[in-house]
Amino acid sequence: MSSTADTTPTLRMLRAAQAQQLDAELMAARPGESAEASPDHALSPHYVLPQLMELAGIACAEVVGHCAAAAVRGLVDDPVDDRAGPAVIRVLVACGPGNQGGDGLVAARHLHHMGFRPTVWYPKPGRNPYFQLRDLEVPFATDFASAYDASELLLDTLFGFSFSGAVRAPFDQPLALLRDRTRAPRPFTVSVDVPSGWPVDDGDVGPADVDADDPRRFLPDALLSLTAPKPAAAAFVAAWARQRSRGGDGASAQADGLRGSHWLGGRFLSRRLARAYGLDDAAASAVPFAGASQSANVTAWRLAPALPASAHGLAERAAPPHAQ
Ligand SMILES: NC(=O)C1=CN([C@@H]2O[C@H](COP(=O)(O)OP(=O)(O)OC[C@H]3O[C@@H](n4cnc5c(N)ncnc54)[C@H](OP(=O)(O)O)[C@@H]3O)[C@@H](O)[C@H]2O)[C@@H](O)CC1
Repeated sequence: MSSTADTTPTLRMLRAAQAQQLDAELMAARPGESAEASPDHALSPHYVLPQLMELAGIACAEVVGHCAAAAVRGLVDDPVDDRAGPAVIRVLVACGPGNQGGDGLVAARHLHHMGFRPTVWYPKPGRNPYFQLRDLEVPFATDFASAYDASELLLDTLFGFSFSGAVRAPFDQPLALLRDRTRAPRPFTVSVDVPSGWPVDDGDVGPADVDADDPRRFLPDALLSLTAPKPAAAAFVAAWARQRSRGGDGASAQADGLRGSHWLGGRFLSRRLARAYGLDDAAASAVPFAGASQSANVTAWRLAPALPASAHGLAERAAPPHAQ
């Protein structure tokens, strides 16, 4: 919470278990419970997953739109003709096997309608937006590396707040490539919730020279947090602060304006739910979203640590006895 001397607005973070619990409460069920069995059933806003995914996906597309001009300027030597519009921008949308991958599919649909040229890498197809993309004739790539090299921008929707452990195939190869491509020129990269492969609950930026296998070698250019930042967002912010103090990576000044930018999306929360998760200190005093916008640039916002699990009864809420 801001002190009287310091008016920097603050966003409270959520750890992975809290984010999963909140996700379930939005949809009227606790992890491992049917909706009807949940004591929160009566109070729940009863969202259904496709609604939340639609809001998350349009926020992803909006942030890509904000970053796109900077992405192109950062990759070419000559000034880009702004009149060319989004049709010149090829966006690779990398979709993982979980709900975050679904956000990516929705984003790809919006990007198509916004006039961009999305290509989707989705090695484990299964969710409905996949068929919508097929209907729109959005191309699907089978080889991640060549699609990456052919793109101006990457939307990383591989893994979100439920990622854990060492990455498994077939996602190990793209993450290895992202770790290897640490410098421009490379596609301007927007990650969602967590830079894919990073530990979700670790806010530590790591050593100054992370070794070749450390997932934190992959440093996206922008991060979009959904609902609330996770501790990995604090590591992302700190990694960019360190990058800037080293003097950047030689990319153009225009692109640098959005490199290291942090965004918030996911306009789902009521005051009641925000309060239950300790998010109301920021939400009550300064809502970052403007008008109809589904995303907000929160780069200048301070990130406050997540509440301890014992606060607001979250320990019991996050782990009902039968779900151990
Ligand atoms: N309220 C909100 O904020 C909303 C958030 N939303 C979005 O949902 C995201 C969270 O979605 P999520 O819970 O489905 O998890 P996510 O991170 O996409 O991946 C899980 C998948 O990854 C797999 N997997 C895990 N570890 C792995 C490994 N090491 N190597 C390989 N695979 C691994 C795992 O496989 P499993 O372990 O189950 O076999 C499972 O298939 C969240 O970040 C946000 O983007 C919106 O859609 C809705 C509203």
